[in-house]
Amino acid sequence: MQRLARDSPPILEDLRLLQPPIDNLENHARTHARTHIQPRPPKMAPKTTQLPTRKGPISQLIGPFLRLSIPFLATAAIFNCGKDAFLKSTSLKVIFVISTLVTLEGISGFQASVSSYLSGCTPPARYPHKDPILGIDLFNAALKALKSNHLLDLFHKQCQTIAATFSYSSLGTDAIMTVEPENMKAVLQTNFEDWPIMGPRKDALAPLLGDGNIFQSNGKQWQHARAMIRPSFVRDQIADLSCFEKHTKNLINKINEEAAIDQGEGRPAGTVDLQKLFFNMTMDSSSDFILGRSTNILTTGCPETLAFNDAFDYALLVSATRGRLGKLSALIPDKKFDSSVQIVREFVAHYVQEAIDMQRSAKSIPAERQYVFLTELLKSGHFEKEFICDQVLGIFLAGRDTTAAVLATLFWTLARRPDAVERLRKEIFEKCDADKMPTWEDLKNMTYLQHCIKEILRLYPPVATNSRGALRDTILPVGGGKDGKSPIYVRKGTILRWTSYTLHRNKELFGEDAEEFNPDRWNKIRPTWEYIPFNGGPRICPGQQFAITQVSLVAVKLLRAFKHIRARDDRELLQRVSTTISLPNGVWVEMVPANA
Ligand code: HEM
Repeated sequence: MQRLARDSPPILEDLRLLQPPIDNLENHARTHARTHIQPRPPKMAPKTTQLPTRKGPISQLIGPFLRLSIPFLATAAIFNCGKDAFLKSTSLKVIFVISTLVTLEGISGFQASVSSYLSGCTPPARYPHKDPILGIDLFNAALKALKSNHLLDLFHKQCQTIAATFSYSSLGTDAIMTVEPENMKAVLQTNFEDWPIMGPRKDALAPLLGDGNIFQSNGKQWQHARAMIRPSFVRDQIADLSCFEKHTKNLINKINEEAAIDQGEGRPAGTVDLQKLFFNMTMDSSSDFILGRSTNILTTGCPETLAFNDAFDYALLVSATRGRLGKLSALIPDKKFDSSVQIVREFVAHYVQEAIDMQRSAKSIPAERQYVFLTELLKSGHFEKEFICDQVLGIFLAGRDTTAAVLATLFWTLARRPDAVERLRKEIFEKCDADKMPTWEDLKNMTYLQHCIKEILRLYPPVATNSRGALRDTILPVGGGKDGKSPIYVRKGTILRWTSYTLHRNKELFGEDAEEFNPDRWNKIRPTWEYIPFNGGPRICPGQQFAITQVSLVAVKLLRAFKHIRARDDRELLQRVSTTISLPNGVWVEMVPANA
């Protein structure tokens, strides 16, 4: 039997991250915060270096034993037919091969059940498949929901009607869905090393982001990428808001410009789609921050940068779809995808080469600002061009769409909550001079604003669903048995999926109004693994402070410049799930200037 899960040694550089994934913006408020999240009975992940001594229910052996015995009997029956009959009959040969394969799988399943029994584990609830082997029924249902932008609702419903943890077949691969905080802690922190990035996501993003990318890699390769990237997120850079300020000004100008033009698509006059502008703005600010030169899509964007933007969007969309459909989808030729990947990688490679040359000749990149992420990366002394390109593209992926998604959902919500807009404007005018650019401290001290952002990250986490794979046989602390409280034995190769969208809406944890936007709940609650918009453990998002600062600054500037934000449609908020979420209906609003 494979070694069971064990306590993962922390990666030294990330020791301080091995706490629950809280953000630091309001630590001072936290010290006296009271939680109304009812702590569950303190059931910790089993100490995985030592097996639990108690045994699990013996009934779990019956099913696997029957599944093993049927093909075994079929194989034995074929043997009994005699050598001549076997050699003559093609169908007997086919049945023999199939039954042997099923028997081998049955042996492995039975072995796992014995290990589960001996380690005191109980299997979780099972998805009621019509096709229990490949799980095509569930695959089709997920595909349909993905197309109609209801995938998160589907996962939510499944977790509510089946169980908070259930097993299923993902096109023939064993898979588990869980929304249990204790399991999240085990996967992302306690047993981190048992749960690397695995499965379709890894393969699907490789052509665009490269193999050495931080999002794709595991083990030493990931540690290397992480060690290189982490020092670049220094406090000085987070506090240097001038880069975002410029792009936020461009955004405000663009909003006024677009409001004056008829946008078509049946939009009432004066309507602006904020989502589209947020995505353009975060591309401008990301390129500025990462490469030292902005794509300036909101202002003067040239054909080359516009082509990069479009190619990046397309390549990402296809990668995300391939990640969901599995390996086979990558075999379907898509010339537009190939050329998009080429455009994106060549664009970035140009700037990386330039930066390497500059660094070698001890010159600095001709940037508009002093802090450039690429320069900081090269300070690690690592000049391997492809590897640097991989990391740069990873930061584009991480930084652009996530921040734009938070802004889109925040402003979609504010457009329907004039009370929140009023409170936010009051706080902003109280805490920061109108003619002064807010500092990092000013933003941090705007408690209501920070609570609104936390609430949006709770209701609409940009990385709404995620996965890992079991590197070896291991144990999840909860989810087994009828009450879902027993540990679960997980076989090597099993894919584990979770959805923060559902995790964050648990009424037991967040109260009866869990589905509602209520920023004031953050005065009282102090969740840990129940709230993981940035994940947790050694792979926690290194850009979280950076992202929150950027979102805060954009919100402050917009709420100063516009006194009312009015919704211009009454369509429901749908979420398109790609690598991050976006709103297929956009954010149609009327922005009323403060001086109007
Ligand atoms: C609100 C905005 C953001 C959210 C919600 C967010 C969320 C996340 C999540 C959930 C992960 C974990 C992914 C996984 O392990 O599967 C992650 C990883 C990461 N994020 Fe963010 N992120 C945000 C913004 C940013 C920004 C602005 C940057 C950089 C500019 C960034 C850089 C990264 C990097 C480099 C990783 C990979 C970490 C690793 O694997 O070690 N993120 N982010």
